[in-house]
Amino acid sequence: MSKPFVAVLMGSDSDLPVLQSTMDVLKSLDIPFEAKITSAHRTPDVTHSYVKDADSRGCAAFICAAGLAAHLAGTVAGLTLKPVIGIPLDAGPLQGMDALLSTVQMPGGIPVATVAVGKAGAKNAGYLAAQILALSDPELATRIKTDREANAASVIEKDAKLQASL
Ligand SMILES: Nc1c(C(=O)O)ncn1[C@@H]1O[C@H](COP(=O)(O)O)[C@@H](O)[C@H]1O
Repeated sequence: MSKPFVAVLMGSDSDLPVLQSTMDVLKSLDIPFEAKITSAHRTPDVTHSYVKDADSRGCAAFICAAGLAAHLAGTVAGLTLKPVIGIPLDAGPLQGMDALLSTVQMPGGIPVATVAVGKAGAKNAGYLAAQILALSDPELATRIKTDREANAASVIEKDAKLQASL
């Protein structure tokens, strides 16, 4: 059986710079992933067939990012039983509030695990997908633990510098 992978979907190429944070996390934890530009609004048939196909090929979790009327994550969630993580993006005058509400306010029975708006959310989407995969991959769980320890060490080091400068 092929290794489970994460599918990273975005509504437009204009979302790509923010999604780089998601892909950086997945790469750093050595998680196989695919990335695709597809829109529930503009390319509904492509979105539908990609999700069905990825699902059948071993996709373990979908990450969906979109701005404005962000229906991509909800649409994907309706097409698969795999966990769907939604990243609302700031792509217009409402600064992501539109995307946040349209991603998070899913009707009962079709959940989208919604992370924060923008870059921090994009980063956490990668970590959340990693933690989902780590449920059945102890080596990945160890890599996540090491990453957290490095994160903590960096905060402690910054504090030590602050204390030394006072
Ligand atoms: N919200 C959606 C969907 C969707 O939900 O299917 N498809 C594209 N978009 C979003 O429209 C914004 C502007 O897109 P353009 O920059 O291409 O005009 C992007 O943030 C995209 O995610």
